[in-house]
Amino acid sequence: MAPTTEISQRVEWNGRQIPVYPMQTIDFSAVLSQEPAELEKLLQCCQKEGFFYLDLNNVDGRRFLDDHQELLKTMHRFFEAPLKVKNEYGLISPHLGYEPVGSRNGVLEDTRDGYEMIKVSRDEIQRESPHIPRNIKNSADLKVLENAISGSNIMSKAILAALSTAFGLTGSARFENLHRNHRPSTSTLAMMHYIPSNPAKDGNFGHQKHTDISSLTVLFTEQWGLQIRPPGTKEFGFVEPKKGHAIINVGDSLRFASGHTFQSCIHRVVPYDYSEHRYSVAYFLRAEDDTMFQDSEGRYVTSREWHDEKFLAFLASPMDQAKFPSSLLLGGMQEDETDVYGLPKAQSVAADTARNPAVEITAVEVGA
Ligand SMILES: O=C(O)CCC(=O)C(=O)O
Ligand SMILES: [Fe+2]
Repeated sequence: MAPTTEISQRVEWNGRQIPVYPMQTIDFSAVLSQEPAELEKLLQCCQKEGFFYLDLNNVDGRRFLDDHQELLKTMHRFFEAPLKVKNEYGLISPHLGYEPVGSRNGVLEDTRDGYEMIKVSRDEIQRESPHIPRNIKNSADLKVLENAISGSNIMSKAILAALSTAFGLTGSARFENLHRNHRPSTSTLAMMHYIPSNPAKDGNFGHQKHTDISSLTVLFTEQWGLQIRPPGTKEFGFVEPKKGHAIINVGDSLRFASGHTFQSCIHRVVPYDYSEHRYSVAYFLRAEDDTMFQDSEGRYVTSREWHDEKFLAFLASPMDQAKFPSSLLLGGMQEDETDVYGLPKAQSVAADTARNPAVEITAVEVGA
């Protein structure tokens, strides 16, 4: 298979020619029927790059594309509400609740992030009376959220099973056995709204460089902005959004579970078009809370500990974030060289505290 990180396309962004990294495409129907050639290709994607497109443009996948369109409508309604209503919901636990713009570091030095986010966890949506914001809580909304969560869970579990088979795992050693549906986990659906922002003048900008805490992430986005740094490359490049396809990436836990042989994809988000509002949805399939992993420092940590520790690092100020080992934010992935086309520092950072509120966890969910 030809290496997919060969750069054949570039786009102009922020005054430079930035690569668009090609990615392999995996067919969801072929994964469902466990076709050996597709399984081998999937394994190669996870071992070499850690990301791929999932083609849902078929009889098995189209329902998930429809679900996503319904979810977008619900998201718009939620995000359009006054900040007061959204903050009333607040951040209940790291994987459930609302984070306003500016809760985390931004892409540029001295900036905060440029997105607001609402998370609904898989465990929460199954409760008799789930804790959901009041402006998206009627029975139709709950159904839309449930469909999005269950659909992404089905897609990610099908991929996980295919990977176990391709990796030669049998019985209780299979990856699915660390991700049983009835066990508590931090698996969650994160819905994001990026505000328009300009690197030359705005203090809130993009989504900081990271790897995902998850085992697998199912991402839906119709707009440009996601950038990846594939292993061995010298610079971040864009991922082209493709109609009818989800973008899947490997996260830290599956990297750990694979004996550090799968690549946890380094990525970030920048405003491709400074004047555009951008919407994306990520489902993070995470391991059962008490799953034990060995991280890249050789420490034994549970899935829940890794999640909570990394979440705190995401929220930390740049100064405090620098104190965490880089293996935490990047899941032990190495950047071969610093980004030769690193982003410039924002010229002026607007100290807009209203758009940069501190994150508060309003209540702690036990056993979520
Ligand atoms: O918005 C995106 O495209 C990606 C978001 C992301 O990387 C994340 O939520 O972990
Ligand atoms: Fe991510």
